Amino acid sequence: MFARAATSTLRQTARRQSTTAIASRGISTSSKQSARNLLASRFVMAATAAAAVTLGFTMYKHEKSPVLADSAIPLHGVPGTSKERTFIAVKPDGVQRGLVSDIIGRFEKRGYKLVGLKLLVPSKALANEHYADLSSKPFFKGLVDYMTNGKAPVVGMVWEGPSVIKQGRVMLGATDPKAAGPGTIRGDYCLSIGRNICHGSDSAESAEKEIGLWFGGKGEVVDWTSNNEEWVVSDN
Ligand SMILES: Nc1ncnc2c1ncn2[C@@H]1O[C@H](COP(=O)(O)OP(=O)(O)OP(=O)(O)O)[C@@H](O)[C@H]1O
Repeated sequence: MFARAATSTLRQTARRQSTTAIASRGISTSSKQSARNLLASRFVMAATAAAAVTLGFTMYKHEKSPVLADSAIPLHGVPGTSKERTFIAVKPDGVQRGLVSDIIGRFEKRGYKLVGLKLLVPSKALANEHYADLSSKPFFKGLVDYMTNGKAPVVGMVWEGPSVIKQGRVMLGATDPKAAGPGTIRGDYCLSIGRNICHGSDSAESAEKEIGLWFGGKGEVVDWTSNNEEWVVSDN
């Protein structure tokens, strides 16, 4: 709109100037021709100015845009590269026990990049789909109830970095906390398999499915550049 207004103003000025030129020189054929030439050259100048204004305005808008979301890479990242992504969740027991910041802090301190974060009480449909492969297990109903009953929400996250799917699982520790080593999240904070406070995708296929399930609205996963990247990810 801004560019269109600028073009129109410049065009009107060019027309006014050429009209003045015609009037002052008398209306002969040659002066009509030169007026036409003048008009054409002014029009080219106006068009160039309008294009420059449009480009400048577009660059300004881009510079001010706060979110660069998923433009270049898929939502679920690129497995096997530094753009690999995984879905990590703090389950209701982890939220209730105030362990969200510790879990986020471990991934941040390791050097992984947070590219998606949300707090929600998942619907039954979402929890059923998330745990679809366990639907025949005797604990399935209790698991879905505990995830969805709203006594505490779930924190869903997408983390990005080299080998983040495998290393995310290592950082979480064994599913059954009784088998989880010290230094892992479950080994440090949990005692029981039904209250193991966190979830992490177990493969690239699961990460793709889960990120798509929990995230996916426009701009919910943000592709951003960390200033630390060269200090964290390099083979020199
Ligand atoms: N025997 C069990 N009794 C009760 N709950 C269980 C049992 N086995 C698994 N669960 C619950 O189901 C979740 C999913 O189990 P799964 O076998 O997929 O392990 P996981 O992939 O390590 O866990 P998660 O998917 O939560 O990361 C477990 O995290 C746990 O909360």
